[in-house]
Amino acid sequence: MPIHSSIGPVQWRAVVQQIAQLPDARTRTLPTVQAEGFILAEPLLAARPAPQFPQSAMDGFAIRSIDAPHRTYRVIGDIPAGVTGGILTADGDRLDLDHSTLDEHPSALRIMTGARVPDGFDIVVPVEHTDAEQTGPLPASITIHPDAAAEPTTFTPGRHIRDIGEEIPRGAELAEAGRRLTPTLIAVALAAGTSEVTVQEPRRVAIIMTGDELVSAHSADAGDSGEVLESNGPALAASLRHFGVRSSVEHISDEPAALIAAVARRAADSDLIITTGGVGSGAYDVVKAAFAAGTDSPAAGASRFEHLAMRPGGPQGVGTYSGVPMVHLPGTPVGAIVGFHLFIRPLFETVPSDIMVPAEQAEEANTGHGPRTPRRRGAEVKPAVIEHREGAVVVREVPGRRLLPYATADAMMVTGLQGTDEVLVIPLLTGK
Ligand SMILES: Nc1nc2c(c(=O)[nH]1)N[C@H]1C(S)=C(S)[C@@H](COP(=O)(O)OP(=O)(O)OC[C@H]3O[C@@H](n4cnc5c(N)ncnc54)[C@H](O)[C@@H]3O)O[C@H]1N2
Ligand code: MOO
Repeated sequence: MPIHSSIGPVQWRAVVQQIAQLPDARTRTLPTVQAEGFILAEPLLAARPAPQFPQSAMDGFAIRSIDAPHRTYRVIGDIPAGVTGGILTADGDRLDLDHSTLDEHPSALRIMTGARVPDGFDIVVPVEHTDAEQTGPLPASITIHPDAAAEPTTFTPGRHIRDIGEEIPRGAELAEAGRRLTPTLIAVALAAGTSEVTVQEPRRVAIIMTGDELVSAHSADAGDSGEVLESNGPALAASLRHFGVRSSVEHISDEPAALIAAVARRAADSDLIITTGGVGSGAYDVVKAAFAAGTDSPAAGASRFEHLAMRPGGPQGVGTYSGVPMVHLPGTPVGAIVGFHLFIRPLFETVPSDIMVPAEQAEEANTGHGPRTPRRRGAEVKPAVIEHREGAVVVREVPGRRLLPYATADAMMVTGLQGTDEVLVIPLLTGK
């Protein structure tokens, strides 16, 4: 009986997406400062423009372009950043600008980076382009250095002034719905006055690991008489966190009845159930025994299983239990991680990340040459980073890395993936 099907990862992804449909995420509104890691349910918009007022981009002196190209200005006041409406005299008193007297002499105001540029003033000359000291009392006058004055841009209206909304226009879309709120995005939102965000309620995923041989690295039982140190559950939970998902991890014994009981319990409050292990070709493959068609299990036929034309991550399954989708990943840690990226991750991505790249594109991007002949039938999977640069997808293979299992006979550790992180993506180097 042929064990390996000819179905490839691209087709399998379509099968998984069709069977494992997640319910629409509920939404809630949160203060922006508490929203790190949540997924935007609506586009993130700028509540205010940034800057909110014409703002000096330099420490220096504000002048009026109608006085230019004078080189010498009397200094009539001081504007420290953050003093509301504040122009101060040399004595520290409040100064009301009288625009009629301004016309009598070319006048300048000392101004700090970030301060509001008063009406009528439209150029800032950096302090180092003048004869003024950088610190100390307000000078009575300043003279612009000849070489700076000879530079035409020095006197261009708007020079060294950030206009209202120049960095972020009011109402600008800062991020589209589906993006994860990163620390940077939180900073941008707050800078644009957006103090609340509408996010998805985190999806809940139950991860169920099978394998009687598994023991935790913390366990005193971690010996050499057949115990295997388990790593899939925490790795999958951590991967899911990057998609705003909350997950539980549980390890059950290799009894179909125990597995079905665990799935039934978790189905009550989960949007998706992931199992690992027990999908191979062996005599004790518990996930298949519980859910494959043609057995006498009470849940027989709940899931479909295939051994994909792909390595690693060949054996895969998908189904539903009580209407809750289940994805069955292989037990080998590298197969589980590859299966996660190719088949589970797209279920949570409202903004697709093109993790499958046509062979030609991936090869060309990696080497500058056309595709090479695949060494083996079916798809081969390699770790890589995908970047989007100026509209083009750039694939960069993680240098010197292979997924080790198939570099060395039948090892199966995830060594070779360390050093990559959640940007790890897996292009398919052959087009199946
Ligand atoms: N006769 C054949 N045997 C196998 C085939 C095949 O085509 N014919 N395929 C191989 C491939 S490829 C894979 S992948 C595995 C899939 O097996 P299972 O999904 O049933 O995985 P298990 O047997 O449960 O475990 C495999 C291996 O991984 C270890 N493991 C399992 N869970 C964890 C965990 N949570 N953390 C760390 N390590 C884990 C487990 O102890 C086993 O050593 O089948 C091949 N066999
Ligand atoms: O498909 Mo398995 O994950 O290659 O070892």
